[in-house]
Amino acid sequence: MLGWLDLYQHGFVHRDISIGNILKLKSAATAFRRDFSALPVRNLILPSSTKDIGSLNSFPELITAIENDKHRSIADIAYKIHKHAQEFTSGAGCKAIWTDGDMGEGMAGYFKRLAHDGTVSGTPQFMSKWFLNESKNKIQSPADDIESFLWTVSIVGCPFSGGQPKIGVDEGPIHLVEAGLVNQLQELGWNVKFDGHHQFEDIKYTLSSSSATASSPAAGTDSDTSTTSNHWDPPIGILKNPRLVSRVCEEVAKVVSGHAKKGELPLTLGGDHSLAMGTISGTLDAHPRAGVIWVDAHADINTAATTESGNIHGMPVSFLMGLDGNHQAFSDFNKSNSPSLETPFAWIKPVLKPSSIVYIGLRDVDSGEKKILKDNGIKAFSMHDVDRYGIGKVVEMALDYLNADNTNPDEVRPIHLSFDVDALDPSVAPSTGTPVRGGLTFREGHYICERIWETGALVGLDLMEVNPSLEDDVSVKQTVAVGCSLVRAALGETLL
Ligand SMILES: NC(=[NH2+])NCCC[C@H](N)C(=O)O
Repeated sequence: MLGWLDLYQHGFVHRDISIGNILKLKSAATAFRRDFSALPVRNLILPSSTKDIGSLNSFPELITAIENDKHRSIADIAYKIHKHAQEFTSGAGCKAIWTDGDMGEGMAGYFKRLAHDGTVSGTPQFMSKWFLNESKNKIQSPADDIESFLWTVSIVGCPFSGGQPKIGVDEGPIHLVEAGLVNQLQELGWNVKFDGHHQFEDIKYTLSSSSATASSPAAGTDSDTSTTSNHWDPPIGILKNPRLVSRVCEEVAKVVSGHAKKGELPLTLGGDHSLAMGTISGTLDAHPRAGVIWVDAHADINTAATTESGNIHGMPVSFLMGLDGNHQAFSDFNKSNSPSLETPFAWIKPVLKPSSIVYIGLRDVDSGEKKILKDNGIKAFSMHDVDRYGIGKVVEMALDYLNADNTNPDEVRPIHLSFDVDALDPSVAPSTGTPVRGGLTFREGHYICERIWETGALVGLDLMEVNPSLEDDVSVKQTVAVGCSLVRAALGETLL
């Protein structure tokens, strides 16, 4: 921020404040800091010659924008930064420098030019909310630079287990938060938004009341959706709880996209992995160019035609891709038997191209899924690849693959990371519904998260399938702790 302060005091906007543009110095260098003096904004931006002032004044809107409160408060903020810097860093020297000033502009010339072309610049994840939402004909100011320093993570707690039969996975997010995740992220410097876990009870209620006249008799109870089917949500083929899963994911999609569009980073805590239909739909709604890195023991790409279990947590990727096996099953579904029952998943758009996802950690892939992966040419690094190349090379290959498909080669492609805790070996994360031996070590799992954070391209994060009802207390504690530390690693915690 000191670097920013210097730029500002010299009358510059940086216009590309992001994590990748700070170079840390190996050892602190001696730096000379001038006394603080905030020039009135008008002086900063107005060129000295009266001729130029004349031309600038011919843009009355511009003048108003420059002189409004937002811009006056920049001087205040700058002064505060200066004060804090004096307290905390006096004698500490200069520890890092700003690079990539090629988007930077001296404010005078810049304001004049922008009045004509309305160009904005920056790295989307760090750009100000104001820009992301209305980038047309706006003037990028030092206030937008400052906002790039503030990172908000919005925790989307999803206590949901309807995509699989074991109770307890709905307790995952509660345990992760109780273990102190909010505090831990704040300590990493994040502004954390968390207004409690989402309640999906309303969805059950609407579904059950809207189907009150359904002809099939009650087969289960409303409170136990995970093991028995409800009269308001009978299976489609062998797919369990299809309407409930669909509605919950639809809501999650809206919430995730809402956060992402505000420039926040949505962190979804599951819950079972069917929720990724919601999280990835939400991310792609806000960042259509995003690619997905799916870390998991399973491919979760079964369709209604291939699933052997009928558990929808083994299927989310197929819905996101709009694979054929699902269309067939749903068109075969005869609504006329229960006219009051809705057809689920109609809201999901096939937003995920097969070339926009990479898997890491696979080792339990059903035969139907193997065929789907092959037929669609989907990139997957199994545990065999991790053994063969090492995790470092695998993650590089995964990132290169996604970036090769980048439609805008000038920008890093945004990344959504969907991490199923069962990607880790059961000795590392035992409390999960479908553990498979031979998984990622503690370090391999963390390395993936750390490396993705380093790219500066993370725009969405899921941590799924922590089930605190399975195994003994020690295993539960261990799994929850690993879940928290994976999230921290993905959000910037480093070993040194
Ligand atoms: N998210 C998970 N844990 N998925 C496990 C899926 C297991 C199996 N392939 C199935 O479709 O039932």
